[in-house]
Amino acid sequence: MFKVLVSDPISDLGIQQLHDAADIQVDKNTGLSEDELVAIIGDYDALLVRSQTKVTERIMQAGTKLKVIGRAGVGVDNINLEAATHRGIVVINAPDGNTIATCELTFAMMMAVARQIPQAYKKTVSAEWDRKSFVGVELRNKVLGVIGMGRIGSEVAKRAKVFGMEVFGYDPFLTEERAEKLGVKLGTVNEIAAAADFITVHTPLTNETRNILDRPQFELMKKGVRIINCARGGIINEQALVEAIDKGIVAGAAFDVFVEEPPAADHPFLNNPKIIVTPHLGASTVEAQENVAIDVSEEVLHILRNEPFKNAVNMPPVPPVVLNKLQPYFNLGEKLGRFVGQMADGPVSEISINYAGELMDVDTNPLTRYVVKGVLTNHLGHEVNLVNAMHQAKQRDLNVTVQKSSATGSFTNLVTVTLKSKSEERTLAGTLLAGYGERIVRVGQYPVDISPEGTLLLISHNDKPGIIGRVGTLLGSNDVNIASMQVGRKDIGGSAIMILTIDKEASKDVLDQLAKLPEIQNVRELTL
Ligand SMILES: NC(=O)C1=CN([C@@H]2O[C@H](COP(=O)(O)OP(=O)(O)OC[C@H]3O[C@@H](n4cnc5c(N)ncnc54)[C@H](O)[C@@H]3O)[C@@H](O)[C@H]2O)C=CC1
Ligand SMILES: O=C(O)C(=O)COP(=O)(O)O
Repeated sequence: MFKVLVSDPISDLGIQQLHDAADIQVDKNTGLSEDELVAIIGDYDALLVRSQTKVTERIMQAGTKLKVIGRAGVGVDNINLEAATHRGIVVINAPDGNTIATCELTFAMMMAVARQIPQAYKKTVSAEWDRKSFVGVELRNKVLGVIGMGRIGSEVAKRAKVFGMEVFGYDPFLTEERAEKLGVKLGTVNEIAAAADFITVHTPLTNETRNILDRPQFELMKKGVRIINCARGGIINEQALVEAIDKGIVAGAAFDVFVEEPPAADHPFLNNPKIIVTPHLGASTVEAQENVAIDVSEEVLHILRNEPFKNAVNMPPVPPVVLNKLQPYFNLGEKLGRFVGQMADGPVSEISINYAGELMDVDTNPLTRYVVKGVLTNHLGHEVNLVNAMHQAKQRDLNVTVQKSSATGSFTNLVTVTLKSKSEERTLAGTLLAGYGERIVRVGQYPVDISPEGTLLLISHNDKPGIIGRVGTLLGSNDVNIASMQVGRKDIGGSAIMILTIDKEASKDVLDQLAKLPEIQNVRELTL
């Protein structure tokens, strides 16, 4: 039974599939402090949040069973991603479900600021009939600057076109073709600042976007410009905005988000008649909340049940075409890593991987994660997973290098993994054989043909008559059954290896007895 903690108000209808799942127990406990969360999180396999819960390193440290943190929404700035990656906790979000809700709020804010609806409402309900103070501006024929042309920014741009606005967009990933398709002119932040009558931001908050609109940009702006932020507090410098209003540059602003949420009672936005504010309502529609909760619940179920999931925030996405080509190799990659990892004696400084044949022209990065995970599993057990494998390698100064080549011998594909340490190199090669699945085809310098399954004995010996019989007799007399056996040698009478698949693990005592047999150099038991 997996336990899921929902620590922010998330749509019950959206998480119904979690309630319905026989292997899931859902507890809803919202509004908890960090200390309160730390006290209970140790019981849970998954944590579901929106933007209120700050998922700190302390919480993750206490969440020893945590496998996944699900964010029912887009922004994950309330989750310490580095700490999650370090601990191998998958962080997923639900990026698509609230796009329209936030886009529509942005539009509502733009119109509200153009016509001063909240200010007019306030006077009217206090029985003041003031028509003079609220002469607004139209959107038609105005220039809208959109900084951040992702999901929400693009939807805002589309709607602005219908309102007869001219749209300038800035986004490092906005291509000319896409801009043209959307009817958007490309511009830099400063060009947008100088040209726009309305500016709206739709980026995440990053080191680059923090204060992307600051004093120098406000100085460039046309008098009467209106500013909207329904993305993240801090993208626009709050103090600089207030100054620009005081200077008569900015005619009005609409903010749904703040550097600190909720803003302090003396926050300069709260009593400024030119600034309208809402309490982070972008995603707060019935539809969006259901959508994001459904999306995040599905993914959480997949992750808990060890099923393939789409994209994690702390793992690079794998495009479907790449996934289709690579998926059959994942098991081989991990098994090769586990096998070669158990062959190494000293501390390893490099994992060198060569992908050959069919794998030459594929983005093999996702497969590399499996290999590295396999190598590290021997030492780190469940602490390593696909999320943190590369991170764990880096932390241990373990260099991962990848080469591609066309040389596969007689195979159509070949994955060769070499572990290098100061004193030795261990190499293993495997292939995916049509109709036979994964095979290990080379151990060190010896050609072999082994299915990478179960428990194996890897025995280095001198190629002398009678040695195989002695090994068989010793194992048999200790009740260890041999399921299959392979011998690899380069030259008759030279050094050789024997690889046995055994039905149960051999005891330390049996391994010691094997090592003492004449002509045997080394005995290793491997578990795959
Ligand atoms: N107010 C609210 O309740 C909500 C706020 N949001 C916030 O809205 C923002 C946008 O969300 P989406 O459109 O779904 O995200 P998205 O990821 O689809 O779009 C963000 C865009 O920003 C661009 N970007 C990144 N750095 C940039 C830079 N330095 N300059 C210009 N563009 C840059 C990216 O290339 C991307 O295209 C996020 O911060 C999200 O957290 C989202 C939903 C609800
Ligand atoms: O999805 C986002 O990025 C949001 O900002 C929405 O936040 P919320 O889920 O409403 O707390």
